[in-house]
Amino acid sequence: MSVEISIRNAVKRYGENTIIEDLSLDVKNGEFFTLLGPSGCGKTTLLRMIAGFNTIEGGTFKFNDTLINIMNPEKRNIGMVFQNYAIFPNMSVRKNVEFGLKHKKNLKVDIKEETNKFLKLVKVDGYADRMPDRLSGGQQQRVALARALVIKPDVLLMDEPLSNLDAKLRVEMRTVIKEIQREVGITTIYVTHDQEEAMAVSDRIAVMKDGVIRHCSTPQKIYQRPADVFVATFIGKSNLLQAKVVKENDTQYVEFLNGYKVVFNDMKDANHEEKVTISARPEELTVHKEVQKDGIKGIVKDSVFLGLNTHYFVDLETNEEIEIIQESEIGEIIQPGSEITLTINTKKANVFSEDGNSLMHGVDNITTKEQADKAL
Ligand SMILES: Nc1ncnc2c1ncn2[C@@H]1O[C@H](COP(=O)(O)OP(=O)(O)OP(=O)(O)O)[C@@H](O)[C@H]1O
Repeated sequence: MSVEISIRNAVKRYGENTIIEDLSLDVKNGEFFTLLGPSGCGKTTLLRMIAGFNTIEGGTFKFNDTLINIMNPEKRNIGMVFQNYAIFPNMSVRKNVEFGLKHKKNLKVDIKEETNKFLKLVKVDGYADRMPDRLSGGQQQRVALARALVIKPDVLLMDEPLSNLDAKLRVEMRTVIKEIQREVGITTIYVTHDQEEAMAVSDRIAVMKDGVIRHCSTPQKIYQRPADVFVATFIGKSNLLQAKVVKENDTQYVEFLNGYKVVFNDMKDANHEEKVTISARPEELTVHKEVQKDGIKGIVKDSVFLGLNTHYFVDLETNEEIEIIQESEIGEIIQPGSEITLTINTKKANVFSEDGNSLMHGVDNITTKEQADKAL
């Protein structure tokens, strides 16, 4: 049986150091939920609190209505997969998967039948009698996944399970993990510092920094309407441009350093002359070969043709440097040294106040079960 997880006002300290101050979060039953953030932000710490390997200094952790704060890890009925393959090197694939079942009391199942079912699920049934040293990294992680799932855990916790694999295998394995999680329907918390991986697998992502959830929402909403400048730059690539708010004749403009003015229809009301930061992803900017009156002028420093798209690195007249991605056209690459004009897609780019918080409408923070029920 899968459960929902509820965390309220969590606190974690290591000695004098407070790692997590006051963190609250619900994870829905069956959801694929990802903790994403830079190294040291507290992802693993939080995961280990849920697993029972870390003490909890404050707040409540519940699986459905059961308080688990001081429950032993074995009693929490959790399946875990770590980055370094946690499978036993001296046991065959089959024995590895059987191991969990044999050590699980009160699970009245046919061990052989159940093991076969999970070997098949993760597609390692063809190597059931092989020893782990004769498996590839991806196959080893499949075995680790089967071993975690065969005991029918209530929750699956995964800590950077793909980080020892090469780039191509990572992409392949994240699809495998997502498919199997869907098929089994188990509540899953996944830790990664790889934003693309997080977007590919998750129903919802919590972006963390310094023990705080800065934005928790669906991958699409986090990418398109990030809650603050940190989230905008951590998820995908964002160019940051300085500007100010100008109010003229009942219209609110954003004026860039060179005087280029645009209107953001989805922007909240701000103060005249207020300083703002615009974050624009490389695909949210357009390069014009002809020098135009409206826009920001710049000189192309480098053009990198990558097939479908061409990346332009541009020095702007505002002394800012940016990267633009444009769909490649036949014979149309703009050469380094060329003068261009840049315009901005105001439907997609975001505006942030001086303290870094979003000034856009439509920023969703979905941390409670009620919000998640409505949004997912
Ligand atoms: N056992 C410990 N004792 C003291 N400090 C610790 C301990 N474990 C972690 N920390 C500290 O807690 C903070 C959060 O660490 P944590 O491992 O949770 O980060 P993370 O986001 O998972 O990073 P990474 O992606 O590098 O694993 C770090 O500053 C780390 O140094």
